[in-house]
Amino acid sequence: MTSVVSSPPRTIRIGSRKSQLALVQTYWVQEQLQKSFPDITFEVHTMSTQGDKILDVALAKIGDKGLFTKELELGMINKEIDFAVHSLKDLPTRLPEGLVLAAVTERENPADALVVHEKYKDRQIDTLPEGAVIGTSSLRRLAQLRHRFPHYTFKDVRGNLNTRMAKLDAGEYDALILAVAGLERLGMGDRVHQIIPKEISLHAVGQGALGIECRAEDAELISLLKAIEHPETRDRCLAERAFLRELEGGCQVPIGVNTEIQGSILTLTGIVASVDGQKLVQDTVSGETTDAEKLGTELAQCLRDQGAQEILDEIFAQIQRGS
Ligand SMILES: NCc1[nH]cc(CCC(=O)O)c1CC(=O)O
Repeated sequence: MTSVVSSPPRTIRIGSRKSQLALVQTYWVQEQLQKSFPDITFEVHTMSTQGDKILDVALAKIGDKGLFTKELELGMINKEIDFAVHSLKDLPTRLPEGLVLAAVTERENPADALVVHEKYKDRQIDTLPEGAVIGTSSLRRLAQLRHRFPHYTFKDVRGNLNTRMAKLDAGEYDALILAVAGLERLGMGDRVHQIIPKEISLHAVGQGALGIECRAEDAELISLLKAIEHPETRDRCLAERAFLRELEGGCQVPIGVNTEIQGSILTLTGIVASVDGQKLVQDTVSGETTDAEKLGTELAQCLRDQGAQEILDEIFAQIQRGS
């Protein structure tokens, strides 16, 4: 007698940081997967990461590579969780052995937003008063904005979105630069005062998209995750990540990007800037979306030829000196 025994439906454990933004993103992924696969159970497991614990040190000083992802990655390697949901921009471009970027979901607006104190509600990024105090914790935003607006004062800002908003509203800052996507996802879209145009500042690699990381050997899960992948976002982000991977040397660097897809053609623009905003190199490449990663590498090489390496070497040297 033959009996057909199907294996019991699997329970899949999703790892997430505990921050409000991370949870909103993770529950969204859980819901999408649950809709596509009603017979599978998807459970959320939260973990604190190093980045959630060190809230008082400037991120630019400690370098933020892997700060928000390491504990989740260990969880996957130890099989405590099956996959992790990340803001793709926080996921290092090189993953630990045995883990892969299995899917990239549809991107929100990847741009940065200007958020202002009440008293500047009639101003824009280019019309704030001389000396206006602008809060940002990213070298990329700092370098590009300093280049354009050397007459503003830039000040580091840390903490979660609510903390940062409270500091702004209390008058500690005149304006903040934050990702549009994070504000939207946390229901604070009404605080987006101006979307920073790409002519003023390019966004971070992977900004606005979610990246799902899992064990490379888990073919069954990887095929499920394809259900929530957004191919256009994936191609754009693969090009952006290849560009960054080719240029970075182990720490947070002022690198910005912009990508567009028209038909089968992907256009990638990248910028490398010095922290003081004095030196800037920018260029654009285009090609087939199927060559996304090749385009990223090619653009990195182009910018190197135009002096990007010297800019980056100077930043690495400064970090080594601890300044
Ligand atoms: N580094 C922190 C971080 N990681 C992801 C987002 C926002 C959402 C996103 O960019 O996908 C933010 C906040 C910000 O940069 O304002």
